[in-house]
Amino acid sequence: IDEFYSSTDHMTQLIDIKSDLTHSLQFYISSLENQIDLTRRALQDLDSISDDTSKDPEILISNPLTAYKFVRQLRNVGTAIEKITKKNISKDLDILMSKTQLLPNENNLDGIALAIVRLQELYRLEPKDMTETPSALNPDECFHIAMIAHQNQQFHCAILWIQETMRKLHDGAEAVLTEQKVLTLLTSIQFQVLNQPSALGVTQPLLHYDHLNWKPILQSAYTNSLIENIKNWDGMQHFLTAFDMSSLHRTWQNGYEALCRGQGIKMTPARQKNLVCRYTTGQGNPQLIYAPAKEEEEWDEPLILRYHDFISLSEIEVIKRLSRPKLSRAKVSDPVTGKLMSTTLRVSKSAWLSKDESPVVGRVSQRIADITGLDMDTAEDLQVANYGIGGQYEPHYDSMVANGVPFTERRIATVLVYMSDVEVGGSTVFPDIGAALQPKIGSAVIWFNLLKSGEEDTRTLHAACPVFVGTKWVANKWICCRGQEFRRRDKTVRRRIICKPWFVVEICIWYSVCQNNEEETALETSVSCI
Ligand SMILES: O=C(O)CCC(=O)C(=O)O
Ligand SMILES: [Fe+2]
Repeated sequence: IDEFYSSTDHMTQLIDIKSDLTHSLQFYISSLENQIDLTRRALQDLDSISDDTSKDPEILISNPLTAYKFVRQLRNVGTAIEKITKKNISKDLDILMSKTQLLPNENNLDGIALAIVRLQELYRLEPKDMTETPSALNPDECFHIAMIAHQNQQFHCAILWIQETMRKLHDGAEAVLTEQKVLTLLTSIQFQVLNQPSALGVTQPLLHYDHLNWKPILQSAYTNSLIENIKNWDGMQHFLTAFDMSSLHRTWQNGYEALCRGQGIKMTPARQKNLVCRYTTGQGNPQLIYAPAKEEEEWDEPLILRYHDFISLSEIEVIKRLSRPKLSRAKVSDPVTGKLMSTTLRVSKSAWLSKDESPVVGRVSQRIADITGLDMDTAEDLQVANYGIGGQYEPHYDSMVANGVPFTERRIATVLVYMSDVEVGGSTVFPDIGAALQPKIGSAVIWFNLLKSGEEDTRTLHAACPVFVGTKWVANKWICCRGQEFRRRDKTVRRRIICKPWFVVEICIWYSVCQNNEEETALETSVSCI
């Protein structure tokens, strides 16, 4: 695994890696100690020989017994040294090296720092809300987060973390970090964000540091405007306190972010009253007659339904177990090239499970077919996702990439199965309609992505909010348009769509969605269920 942070499941493996590494290090230390002991003993043996013989070599050689003893002792020392050199501790070192390879790299640390920034933006948190005990961060750690925030153009957060760094330094916390580094970063933020002369006073202290390459910057047109009264560390602190943070908040995502915080839900009490719960047998589906599904209308326009106890805890465990070895960083389609790529838009790891992999996966697919009446033959495999630290999926459509290009295989409906509760955060939100769905273990939600015209229903724009506390597992089943047009009794009877109870209206969208189908006209005339 080279990326731990994008899946909490993979993060937990670090605990095993840590204890494994502890053992390897301890083993290597005792090997080294053993080597040192042996080496020391060889030296002592050697010393004890030379003491007896150094005075008069002639005596030693002339007496065959002492000569024998001398040679024998030297020989013994030789054997001991041979033993030391033969004992290959480089093998232990190799083992240690291979264990070290498993440790997280710099990217992981940066990934987590970015997750912290994201959570902070979204849930409007101050660094001090996050860094008090037990997880107190030191000035160097605070500064690293500031740098990552800056690299990701999150200037507001960067400034907050610089403030936090300075607060800690001011309180006397030890740090490797230098004042000059903080100033350099802050200067860069100044130039990028404010772009106004009055903000440049903060660069003044940098004049003391000759070797920095700040000169070209300072020599720019801004130089003349440096404010005299901010010349030092204290001045900078004053500047930061007076800084208008609100100007730096990102606004383009407000709808999404607010919903993630539980604000801006657009359901009215009058509409809410009309939302019902019911037991459904999928209009007499034999599979559901004895165990009807618990169906709840979560949203009316567009219709979003939730099925409670859709999947059992033991089924969830099987699905998680099957996916674990396959989890890899989830990707999204590049709007320009259409190629799949990994991006911070989607921070999770996912795995695909086919029906044949386990009866459980097949059962889940069949259950979806029973409840929805839709054809699963053309549906995609089950996509299992485990979110990482601050794991999220920014607003998107399931059947189209960001620039409005539809997927080749249109996804008529999405079934999203929640395989965990999430303590804080992690809801699925629909910014356009102001809906927020809470993950509830074992439940599944379903909505249609396409309109009658076959176009994306833009109201289904949705996002997975960053997980703040807890872990989030979901499974997606995307049902394709292709195949649904053939839902009819049999080939001889005039084409009929079998209407299932709750999507009486929605089901009729198929004839137009599947426009390339030769039977389109026939289907259109047979839509009697509207
Ligand atoms: O995890 C969620 O809440 C939504 C996931 C999602 O929208 C997706 O994977 O396409
Ligand atoms: Fe989605």
